[in-house]
Amino acid sequence: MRNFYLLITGLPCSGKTTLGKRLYEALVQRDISLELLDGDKVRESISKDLDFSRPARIENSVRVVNRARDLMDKGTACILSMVAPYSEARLRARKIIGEGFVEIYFDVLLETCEKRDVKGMYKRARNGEIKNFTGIDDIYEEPLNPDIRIRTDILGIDESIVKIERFLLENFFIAEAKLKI
Ligand SMILES: Nc1ncnc2c1ncn2[C@@H]1O[C@H](COP(=O)(O)OS(=O)(=O)O)[C@@H](OP(=O)(O)O)[C@H]1O
Ligand SMILES: Nc1ncnc2c1ncn2[C@@H]1O[C@H](COP(=O)(O)OP(=O)(O)O)[C@@H](O)[C@H]1O
Repeated sequence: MRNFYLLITGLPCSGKTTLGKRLYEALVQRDISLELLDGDKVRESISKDLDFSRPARIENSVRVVNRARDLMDKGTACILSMVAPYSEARLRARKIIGEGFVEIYFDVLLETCEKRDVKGMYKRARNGEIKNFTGIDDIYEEPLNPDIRIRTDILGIDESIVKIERFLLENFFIAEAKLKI
């Protein structure tokens, strides 16, 4: 089996945290050594000092890649659920990680994400209380050629997990689950 770096990228409220957690739970069942690095958590730890300016988001991406690289060198696969809005930073991550980099784009309309507004941040961004908010006054550069594209407004959580697991199976990142006798 091959080690992997799954980057789940998409607008705020596209479902990254929810699906990242569920995917983690599904994959650890297969006895894979795995770490989940979620954007919100990363920003409370290794990226605590960074804001949401373009250079800071790029620096955030560099730190996450370095952390994941260290983990992967020790045989641990990684799921990264983060906005990762800039193609430049995603491309750099792909180059650094090389084989095993899988880009999963949560392709959801801004209107849908804004309606979900789990933490009320879109509302605050619309009111001008948060600056440089992705989708409102900061750009999200859509991945043009993601390895997996998921419309979380159409596909349910379980179906999305199946789609990702199928890709991982077909590309030899994971094996068929062992039958428990
Ligand atoms: N200005 C601005 N733009 C986007 N997001 C913001 C911003 N300020 C705070 N937040 C909250 O931080 C979460 C995104 O952090 P990330 O580290 O994933 O972003 S990035 O990849 O560095 O762009 C993101 O969490 P998710 O909703 O889980 O995506 C937001 O809750
Ligand atoms: N197919 C889906 N996958 C993930 N989340 C979904 C899906 N359908 C609806 N949702 C809902 O969308 C919201 C997404 O929030 P969250 O996971 O915090 O997104 P993000 O981490 O991208 O900001 C949650 O309330 C979740 O229940």
